[in-house]
Amino acid sequence: MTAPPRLALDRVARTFDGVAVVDDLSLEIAAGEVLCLLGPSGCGKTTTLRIAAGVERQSSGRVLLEGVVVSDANRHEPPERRSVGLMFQDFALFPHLDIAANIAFGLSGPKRERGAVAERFLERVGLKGFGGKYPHMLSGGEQQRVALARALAPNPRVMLMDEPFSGLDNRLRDAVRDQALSILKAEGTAVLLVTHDPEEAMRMADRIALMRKGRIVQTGAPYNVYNRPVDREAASFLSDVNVIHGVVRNRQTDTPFGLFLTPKLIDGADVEIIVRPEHLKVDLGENGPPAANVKTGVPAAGTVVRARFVGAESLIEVRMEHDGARLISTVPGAFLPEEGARVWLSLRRDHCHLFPCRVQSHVSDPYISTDARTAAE
Ligand SMILES: Nc1ncnc2c1ncn2[C@@H]1O[C@H](COP(=O)(O)OP(=O)(O)OP(=O)(O)O)[C@@H](O)[C@H]1O
Repeated sequence: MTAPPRLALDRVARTFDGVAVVDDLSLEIAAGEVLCLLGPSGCGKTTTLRIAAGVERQSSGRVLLEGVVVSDANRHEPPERRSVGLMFQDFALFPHLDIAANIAFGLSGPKRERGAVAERFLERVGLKGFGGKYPHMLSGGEQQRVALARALAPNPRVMLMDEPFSGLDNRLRDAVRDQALSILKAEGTAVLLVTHDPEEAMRMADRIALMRKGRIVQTGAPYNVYNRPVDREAASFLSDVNVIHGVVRNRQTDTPFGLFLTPKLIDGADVEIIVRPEHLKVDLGENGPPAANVKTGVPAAGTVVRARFVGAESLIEVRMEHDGARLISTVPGAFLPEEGARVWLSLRRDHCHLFPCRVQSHVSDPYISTDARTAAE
C-alpha cells in the first residue's frame, strides 16, 4: 500500500469579505518532495500556506496530514498540533535568547536532551560552536540558517516556507537555499515553499504549482512547466517572452517565420505564437538569408536596435522588417552584432507555443467547435 501524502489540501477555498482569495485549490505533497507554489503578488499563496499551517481556517475544503483530516467544517487542529515547521522571510529569532536556546525553544523533553538536539542541528547548518552567541552577533545568512535549524529541530513531517530566502543578497541566497534543500531532502521532509520568484521555484522544486487568482493553473516538473506552458500568462510568468501575432486561414497560420498548423482553430481566429528569447536564433546572414528548414522554419529579417553583453549570455533586440515589432533574443557568450546591422531571426519551432488570443477581433469562439476541441484533447 502506498503511503498517503504528507500534506494534502482538498478543494480548499477561502473568502475575505466575499472575495475568493483561494478558490477550489487541491494539492498533495509526498515525503521528501518539494512543491513550490509560484505566482504573482496577491494570488493567494500565503493564505494557502497559512491554511496548511492552521494559522488560517479555510471557508471550505479539507486539510489532511498523512491521510488524517486535521481541518474541515467540523474540526480544526491548531498549528502546534500539526507537526509542521514554519519558516518565513521575517523569521524572528528571540533576541534575548542565545542561539542554542532559540533552536531548543520548540522542543520538549529534558534540558540536556534539548541542548544536544540544538547542537546537532547547528552542526547540520554549518554553525557548530555558535550556540552561545546571540542573534545580533550573527550575519543575515547565519541568522537564516539558525531559523532553518530551529524549524527542523522538532523533526516536522511537513515544512512550510514563505519566501524564506528573499531577505538575503544573491550569492548568499544561493548558498543558503542549496544547503536548506540538501538538509530537507536528507530529512525526507515534505516541503511547501511559497515564492513569486520563478528562478527560485525552478531551482528548488520537484514540482511547481503555478497559481493565479486563487487557483492552481498548472502543476508539473519545472522543465515541463517551463517548456509546456498552458497559456500565454503561464509562459510569461516564468521568463520574458516574444509574441508573434497571426490569423488562421485554412487551418493554418501564416507568419513571416513560416506556416504553423492550427487544425483546431477556426478561420479568422487571432493567434499568438509565444517564444522565449533563448529559442530565437540570430544569424548575420553575411552570404544572404540562411536556408529555411524543418526545425527553424523560415528566417525573417530585421535590424539590430540593441546588443548587450550581460554575463553568461548576450541580449540582442531586433526590429523586424515585416511589422516593426521588436523581438529579443538571448544567445550564449559574447555575440554582439553592431547596432543597425541587418540580421535574420528564426524560431526553434519545437519551442514555440501557439495559443488563441484571449480577446478575438473577428470570431467569438476561436475553436472550430466545442465537439472538435473535446475530441482533439
Ligand atoms: N486577513 C485578511 N483579510 C482580508 N484580505 C486578506 C487577508 N489576508 C489576505 N488577504 C487578501 O488576499 C489576497 C491574497 O493574499 P496573499 O497574502 O495570500 O497573497 P500572496 O500571493 O501570498 O501575495 P504576496 O506574494 O504579495 O505575499 C490579497 O489581496 C490580500 O490582500
